[in-house]
Amino acid sequence: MWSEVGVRTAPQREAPAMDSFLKIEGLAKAFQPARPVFADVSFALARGEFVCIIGHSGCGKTTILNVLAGLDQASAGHVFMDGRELRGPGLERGVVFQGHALMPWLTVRQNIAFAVKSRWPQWGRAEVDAHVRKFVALVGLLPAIDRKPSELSGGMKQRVGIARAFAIQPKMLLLDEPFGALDALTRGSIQDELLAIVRQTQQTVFMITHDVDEAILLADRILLMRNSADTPGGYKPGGIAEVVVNPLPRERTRAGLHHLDGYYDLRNHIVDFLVTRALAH
Ligand SMILES: Nc1ncnc2c1ncn2[C@@H]1O[C@H](COP(=O)(O)OP(=O)(O)OP(=O)(O)O)[C@@H](O)[C@H]1O
Repeated sequence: MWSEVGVRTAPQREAPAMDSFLKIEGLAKAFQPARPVFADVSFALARGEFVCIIGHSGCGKTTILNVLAGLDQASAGHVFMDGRELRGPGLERGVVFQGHALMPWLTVRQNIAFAVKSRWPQWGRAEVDAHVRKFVALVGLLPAIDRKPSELSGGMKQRVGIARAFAIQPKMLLLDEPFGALDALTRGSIQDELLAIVRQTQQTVFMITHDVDEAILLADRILLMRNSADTPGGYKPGGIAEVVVNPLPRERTRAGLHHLDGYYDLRNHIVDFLVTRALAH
């Protein structure tokens, strides 16, 4: 069923897209027996698709992303990429966390070069360095390329993490609130850069955000996730409540977003979910 803003309103098990590059089936995670944080989570990403997931704190977004990254194991369910079941981490998936995760004893250049050398062990030094510089330039950090993480601001460290993830040109980018620590100006310009690279490279992206406008700008589809809850009928695990298809033109820009037909309907729909439905069952 579709509403007037192009929103699929019934809770659903997503039918896999035509070209299901990433397929998640019946995922559940329980840290305590009989009280899974979420259960029966199924969705698929097409190749080149940008999907954001939005939900309140604690609903399990990071846990899902960690499972997709191969850094955590689900209690039930399966994840397939390119038709193969994922087990453990791999260089075909690039991850950017909230807390940047850089090696503190290495400079910006060395942190990124380390990842690039792991990805292309046959590359010579000059080739690695040229590649590293390209991605450091992309996030505007060339002047800081030989600094260590302790000499960078939080936002700068986050940009290094983003450059590192892009530099290995993964088949799939997994982003956990990658812009959360950035000031509004930097955030805006990196969102633009991300969008440009993703469009250019047909990159497939799964991203967690708390920012509704960010999701509307970047995502082709937005997964709305509800929290687990104790109800009069018993414990209910969290899960994907709804999959919202972004009806706005793909060439949208940050500056023009608010003027597009359908923007406010879409925004109100998502905010309404967060306010009235995400925590209720
Ligand atoms: N290692 C763990 N042991 C026990 N409980 C955990 C563990 N990791 C996460 N949890 C719990 O699982 C739930 C989901 O956590 P998760 O970090 O995935 O949520 P989230 O939706 O990403 O939240 P946020 O938006 O605050 O980052 C939370 O209630 C959290 O307390």
